[in-house]
Amino acid sequence: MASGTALIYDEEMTTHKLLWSDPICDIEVPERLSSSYEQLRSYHLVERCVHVPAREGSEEEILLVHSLEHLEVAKSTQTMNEEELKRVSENYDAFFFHPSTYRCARLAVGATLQLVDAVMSGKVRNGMALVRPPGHHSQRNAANGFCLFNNVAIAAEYAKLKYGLQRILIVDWDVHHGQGTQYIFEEDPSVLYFSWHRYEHQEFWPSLKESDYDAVGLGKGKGFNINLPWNKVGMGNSDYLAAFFHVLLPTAFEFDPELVIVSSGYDSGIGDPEGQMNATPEVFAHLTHFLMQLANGKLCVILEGGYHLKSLGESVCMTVKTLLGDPVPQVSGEMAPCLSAVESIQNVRAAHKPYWKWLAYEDTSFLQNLSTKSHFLKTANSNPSTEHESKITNNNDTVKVDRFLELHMKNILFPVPPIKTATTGCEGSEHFLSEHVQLVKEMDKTEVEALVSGFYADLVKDNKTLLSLGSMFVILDKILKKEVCNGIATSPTAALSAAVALRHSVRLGFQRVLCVFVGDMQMIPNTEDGKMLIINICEKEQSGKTSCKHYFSLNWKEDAEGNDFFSAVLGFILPVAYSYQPNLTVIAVGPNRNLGISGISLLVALIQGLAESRIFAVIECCTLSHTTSSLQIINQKGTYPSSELDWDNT
Ligand SMILES: NCCCNCCCCCC(=O)CS
Ligand SMILES: [Zn+2]
Repeated sequence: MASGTALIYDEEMTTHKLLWSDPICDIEVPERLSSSYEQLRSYHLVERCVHVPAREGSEEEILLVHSLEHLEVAKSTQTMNEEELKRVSENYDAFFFHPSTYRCARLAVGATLQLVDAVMSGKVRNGMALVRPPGHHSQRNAANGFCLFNNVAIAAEYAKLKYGLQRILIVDWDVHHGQGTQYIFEEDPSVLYFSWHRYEHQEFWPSLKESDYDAVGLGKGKGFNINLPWNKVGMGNSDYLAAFFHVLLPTAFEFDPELVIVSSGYDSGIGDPEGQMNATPEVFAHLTHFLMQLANGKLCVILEGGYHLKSLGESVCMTVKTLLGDPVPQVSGEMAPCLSAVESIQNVRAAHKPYWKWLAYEDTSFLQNLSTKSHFLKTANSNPSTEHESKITNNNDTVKVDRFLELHMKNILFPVPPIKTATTGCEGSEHFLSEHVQLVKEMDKTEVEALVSGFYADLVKDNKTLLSLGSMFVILDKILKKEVCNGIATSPTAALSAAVALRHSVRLGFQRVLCVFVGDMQMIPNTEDGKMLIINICEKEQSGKTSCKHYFSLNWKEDAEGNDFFSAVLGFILPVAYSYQPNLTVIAVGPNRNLGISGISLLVALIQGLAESRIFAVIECCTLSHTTSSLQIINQKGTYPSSELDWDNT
């Protein structure tokens, strides 16, 4: 698996700028690029990336998507005076030319293609290109919405041509509908285009009927165009996560792309004058983390919009930090999606039901009870929202938003990552022993006996498990002390080890421990106090327990393509887990036949977005063999906040 993150930035792309007064275009300023880059430097993220230079996109590459006429018009503007530039610009909706626009637009195309080459050649695993002018509104024969050439569309056509790709996913999380990209690929089943966008029932720019959820693609492309319209402003982290869990991710896993390209606009973030949304910068870390689990991590993130400089910069940093493999910071705020968001999600799922297996048998009512379920979880352990969590009411008050972000981002740690996973050398771990894995010394027998007799005698009936408990205690201790981020241990009985681990974690001070138990859990601890939340993926219904709070059992039936696994993990486990906002996750894998390695690896990978990637995995020996590479998944990430975390109000 390739490693490293490319960063592509060329300050020449700051020369394109508005020469006359135009209240519509005056937000697309050069400082968008330079301040984002400065913010990356201030968080020491530039030096951790692989620098890849931009280049000019060739005319041939631009003609992969645009007409010769469009190219010629753009080229002709280089020598125009201001009055001529103004006149040409008026031919388009919300676009302005500058003498350097053509040059900058070719650099934006070239930077994007350089990133595709770096990822497809394996030089890096993923990367980000900071470009302007943006691209997703531009069309075959027209500039539009600040965009001249459609960087991302050209990249997709280029990747198909040069690398023979047959399945490319484009995720457009910009707050505007990338109608340009939609028009270019709407008949093309090899490019799955997903866009969410402020819509307000067609009131919001570009106010197109074809931006609604029922535009599913044309001809062979039906099902490969997904529009998720936001019909209200103020959408937040929970709405964005719900859109990923209940629409994009199950579809993306079924599509199984060979490459993922993001039209990464940050005008969907809090404080942006265009978006008027409430999602905070760390949500982009989660969205990026999820997309990194596709296409073997081959992910190209291309800047589109984003007009509040502070919000833009923080969100760019969150994206790059996650691309680099850092753990994902806790998401703030409440976790139930709002009614309007659930409505839009239901509509787009219903519109796409005929085209996707995972939606074929799904009953859409489940989403209703899920949002109530996550509501119940929220009330059960709602964290008192601190004063600066209060929603920003009018986003145009830049000072207020700056102040909010100052306070808010201070709590989001920017640690320099010592990547560490602890193990006591369970057999099979030699597969992935590397400098990232710390072999820890076993706890000595007398100490284990003292601990067990002191606190766990009711659980531990015989001595044969004592030794395995010892390794578990020592690893949990290191996770608690922040010496490692996550750890793995084997056990002769996962059920017993999980029960002891949960009680031990709560005793040591973890306030909210999420336990995902795969297999028959046998002994289920008391979860009444809300300090543990258990999701048991089991083959048969657990009698009697299903009604108690904070315990969910998920029935597992063998499924050939594993689709129901994706929709169960994505549609149920993640939403419930995110609602709970744990500060430690325990994954226990008991003897189970039908949840294979891909299932457990994906589960481990996706759940890393929680508890700042603090995961303790305990695997029952007989199932170890096929779960070793899920350890690799654990191993990929893992780092630690440098300063003490105070459990009570995390
Ligand atoms: N009453 C008319 C208002 C028109 N507003 C146009 C805004 C274009 C935004 C384009 C953009 O952000 C690209 S990401
Ligand atoms: Zn936008």
